[in-house]
Amino acid sequence: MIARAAPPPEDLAGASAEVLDRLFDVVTARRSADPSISHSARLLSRGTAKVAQKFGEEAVECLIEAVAGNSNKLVGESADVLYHLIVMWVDAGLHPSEVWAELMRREGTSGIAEKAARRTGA
Ligand SMILES: N=c1c2ncn([C@@H]3O[C@H](COP(=O)(O)OP(=O)(O)OP(=O)(O)O)[C@@H](O)[C@H]3O)c2ncn1[C@@H]1O[C@H](COP(=O)(O)O)[C@@H](O)[C@H]1O
Repeated sequence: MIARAAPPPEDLAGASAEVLDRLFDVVTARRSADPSISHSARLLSRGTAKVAQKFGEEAVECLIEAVAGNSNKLVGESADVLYHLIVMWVDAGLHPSEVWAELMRREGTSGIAEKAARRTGA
């Protein structure tokens, strides 16, 4: 298990979805930007397979830091994963609110109970 590097500052409480929503809006706007000045525009111009590949690479870098127990590096790698996930959502035409709604739908349902219900078809 990785020990937390530091507790979140209190003034950031509740800011998590907002920062992701803002990042989504910026990346969406970058679809029409010049790929020579915007990394998002460059990545999106390279197509779905490249966008997905980059997300996969960042996810692997993230899990390497998790397994190594490098909690400070895990912070940066996690931010890379979230940025590249958002680029993948923009490429797929998916809006973050769809994901927030799915997470809210799952709130309060244990993964153990959900899996058991799938097995029995309940
Ligand atoms: N959060 C990020 C962010 N995280 C990571 N990265 C970039 O992602 C890139 C990953 O580097 P890699 O070498 O792995 O990727 P690559 O250059 O595509 O390499 P290849 O696989 O093609 O060889 C780096 O250039 C990082 O700077 C990001 N680029 C942008 N953002 C956000 O997106 C906003 C818009 O950025 P632009 O689209 O660049 O204007 C920024 O204001 C930020 O808020």
